[in-house]
Amino acid sequence: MGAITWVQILDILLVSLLIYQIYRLIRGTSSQSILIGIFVIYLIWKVVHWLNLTLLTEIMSRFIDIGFLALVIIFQTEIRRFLLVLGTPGSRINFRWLRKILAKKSEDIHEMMDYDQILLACERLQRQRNGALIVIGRKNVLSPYIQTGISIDAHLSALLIECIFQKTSPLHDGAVIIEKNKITAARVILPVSENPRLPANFGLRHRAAIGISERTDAIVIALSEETGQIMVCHDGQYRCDLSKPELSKELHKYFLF
Ligand SMILES: Nc1ncnc2c1ncn2[C@@H]1O[C@H](COP(=O)(O)OP(=O)(O)OP(=O)(O)O)[C@@H](O)[C@H]1O
Repeated sequence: MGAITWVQILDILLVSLLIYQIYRLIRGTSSQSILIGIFVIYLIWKVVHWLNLTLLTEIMSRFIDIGFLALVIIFQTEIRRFLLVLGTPGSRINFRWLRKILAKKSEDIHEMMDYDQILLACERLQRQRNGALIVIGRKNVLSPYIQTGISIDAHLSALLIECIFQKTSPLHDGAVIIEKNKITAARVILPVSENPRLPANFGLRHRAAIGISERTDAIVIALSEETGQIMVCHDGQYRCDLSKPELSKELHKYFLF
């Protein structure tokens, strides 16, 4: 056996990086369990092959042959997400060096976002015991989701968010999307998270908040009508029962590199 070359080391590093990024994309979703299941089938196939069980090897080989096509079908959402992430400048794929280069651009977005209006709206809605679902876009394109609701294009204001989420408002059902200091849509239907590990008491609002954060780099605020608690989601992760200072801190944390 020859010595390991630099090219082989580079190959191993690139494959490791790819596996890590795939893991980050599917972490906490039902796809994680599916991928583990596929890996187990692959291991069984290897063992069966090694034991020379001809018939079983033949049957399993048929499955493995169509495996790639099956993977594309099973993981079509994740593949779309991966391509979306890849095609978006400064996206959530964790190339920190690239993020540093793009940091200036991110700070521009940070400056443009008027957090106080969002914080104020949350505070008032919480006091009134109204629910809310607010998606704050970053770099990923949110237009496919905007299309499910009513397109707005209004300057970001606490009063407007408050009005939208009044129970009597025809726009209160669904989510509001905020992009670059503008409210771009209301009544938006979000994809619901399929993460089987979410607490059983999470209703659709909370699952939708986590769902959109799994698919995009948006920061999502869910205000519970039932408990008045504020939850913030990012990257499929969530923090519950935040106070106003904690919410403020979270927003600043995510919008700064
Ligand atoms: N997929 C979705 N996309 C956008 N908004 C949604 C979605 N599903 C539910 N909602 C919004 O969440 C509201 C409350 O839903 P639900 O009671 O199931 O959620 P919840 O998580 O229990 O929240 P709450 O604690 O406020 O009751 C709905 O009336 C609707 O406005």
